[in-house]
Amino acid sequence: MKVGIIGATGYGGLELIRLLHRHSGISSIDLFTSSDEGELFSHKYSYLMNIYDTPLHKIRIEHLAKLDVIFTSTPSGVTSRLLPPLIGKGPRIIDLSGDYRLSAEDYTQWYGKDAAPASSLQKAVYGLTEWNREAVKDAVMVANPGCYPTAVLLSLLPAVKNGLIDTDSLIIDAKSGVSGAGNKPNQMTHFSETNESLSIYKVNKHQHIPEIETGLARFAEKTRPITFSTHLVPMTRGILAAAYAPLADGVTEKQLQECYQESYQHETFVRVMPPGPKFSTNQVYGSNYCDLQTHVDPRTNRATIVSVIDNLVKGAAGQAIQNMNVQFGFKETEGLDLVPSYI
Ligand SMILES: NC(=O)C1=CN([C@@H]2O[C@H](COP(=O)(O)OP(=O)(O)OC[C@H]3O[C@@H](n4cnc5c(N)ncnc54)[C@H](OP(=O)(O)O)[C@@H]3O)[C@@H](O)[C@H]2O)C=CC1
Ligand SMILES: CC(=O)N[C@@H](CCC(=O)OP(=O)(O)O)C(=O)O
Repeated sequence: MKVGIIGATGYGGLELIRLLHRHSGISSIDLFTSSDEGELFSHKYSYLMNIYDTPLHKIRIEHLAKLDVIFTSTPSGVTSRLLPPLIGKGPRIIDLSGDYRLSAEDYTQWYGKDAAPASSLQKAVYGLTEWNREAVKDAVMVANPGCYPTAVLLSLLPAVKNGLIDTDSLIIDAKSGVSGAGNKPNQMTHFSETNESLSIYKVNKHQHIPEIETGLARFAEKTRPITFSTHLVPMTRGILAAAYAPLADGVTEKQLQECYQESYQHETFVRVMPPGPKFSTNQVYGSNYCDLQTHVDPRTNRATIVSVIDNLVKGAAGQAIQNMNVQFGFKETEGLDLVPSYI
């Protein structure tokens, strides 16, 4: 298959290249740029010397239309303008940005930008693979989930769908490595601002709040607002999301654990772990795994449900390739059978 990556020079793009390189079904990868047309990729990134010595292409619709799959890993607001003429016209599109994940109203409210045209928005399928596989298969346009929503939805959906926790006052506390903010440094992500420091940011204003709420409503019919807070941690990759909620009346810890085991028993990339002393982002580093753990405090009857992912893999490029594998009938693990880089 002929693949193209728009935004290849960014973090999500680089991770797509790393993973697609090992994929047996790919014959070519064309790399597109909005700023460095003609530059050899290995000049820009010398770590790719002798691997990708190809020039970066200008983004042209006629070129894109000849490809089988297009990954877009660009800032919000780009794909809603660029993609509409291509959707349903040949290439399958997998968009890593937030442009096609929300209703037009939510997008405008939370991203503060114009939403994608309605006719293109209605063709998008939400690509949370484990929960929406059938729809992804036929999708011409996949809205790849955000990094935090991937971690949170995979961790909460079994409990919420099965009514095992009381969701009236659901609190989710999430922490991310700095690569989640992309490769353009700013004051928040500058080394001297993040090193030896931990920050909370976008309190009650994070753009992933509506995506999580929509995801819970889409797959589990939960419609109450959530409290979701995000923190920046001085590490490069990784997300840890901890959700807190009381168990529903009469539900036991054993039932909660069994529900998780059953929900994901056939899923390669979601690993339900027994409660243990340590649970950390490095156990999934560089891999497409989402690891989950459930705990119940017998003193409060409150559940703590925790997930970890690598934001650039399961939270972005890995899940995008998993979706491509589903669309094209590859083994879902193709290109993604990575052992985490624990140390
Ligand atoms: N980082 C993460 O962990 C995750 C990111 N995402 C989302 O994925 C998208 C990409 O993220 P990330 O890779 O981190 O971001 P980066 O900022 O690292 O990269 C974005 C790339 O987009 C390209 N770009 C910028 N402006 C335009 C434009 N107007 N038209 C076309 N291309 C443009 C740039 O390349 P060039 O200048 O060469 O065109 C740039 O390298 C974002 O929407 C992000 O929110 C989603 C999940 C996780
Ligand atoms: C650490 C960090 O800053 N993370 C970013 C993730 C942004 C992202 O992936 O944005 P979309 O999903 O909306 O495209 C943030 O919290 O805004």
